[in-house]
Amino acid sequence: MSDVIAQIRQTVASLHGELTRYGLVAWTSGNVSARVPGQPLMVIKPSGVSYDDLNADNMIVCDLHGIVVDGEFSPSSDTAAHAYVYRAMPEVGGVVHTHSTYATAWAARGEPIACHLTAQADEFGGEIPVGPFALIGGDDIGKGIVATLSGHRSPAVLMRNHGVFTIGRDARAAVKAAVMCEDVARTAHLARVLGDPAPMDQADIDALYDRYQNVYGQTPIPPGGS
Ligand SMILES: O=C(CO)[C@@H](O)[C@H](O)COP(=O)(O)O
Repeated sequence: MSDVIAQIRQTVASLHGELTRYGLVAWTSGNVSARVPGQPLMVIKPSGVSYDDLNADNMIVCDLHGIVVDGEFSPSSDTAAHAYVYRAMPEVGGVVHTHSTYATAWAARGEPIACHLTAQADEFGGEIPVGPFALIGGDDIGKGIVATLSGHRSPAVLMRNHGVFTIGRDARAAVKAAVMCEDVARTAHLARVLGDPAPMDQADIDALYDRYQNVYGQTPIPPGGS
């Protein structure tokens, strides 16, 4: 088990580099976590530590109530939110939080991002919803994420007056959703500035979502076959 946790520590630390690479965070305000498969544990970054200084050794292992079980630093301020999601949504293996600029502007307005783009249909299967305002630190953010995303296609929620939380089958998928959420939010904003975005048929959104989720990309070729 210690080898598994060591690998997850490395993965979570390095995925924070994607948040900076895609310009989704300012200073230290965003975090990535991953569930430890088969264990009531998660790995998350320490609070308020520069992204440049994050590494496998300073990641924090917590239980699914946010209690530190291994680590020398205080865990992220959003640990309770991540832990609540893992407790409530067993299919989720990764959680990400950012204040990425365009998506957070929609969160500040409390306006869901309606689906007017193929890229949004692909990743989100429709609108990106808004969740309730909640103070940082307790279970309320987690409750809002779970209430909004349960039964919803979108892996991203715009938490009102706060920012973006994304979920995924693993931490990399949650990071990808955060990248795509900001890309869609930026284009949706520009479209709104230019005029009224053109509507899309729900059947087209459904077809795009199905193709991207089930067909897009590479299918492993079985050994000896094509
Ligand atoms: O949204 C906020 C503050 O507004 C928090 O998400 C913090 O920005 C997270 O920072 P860490 O505690 O993870 O460093």
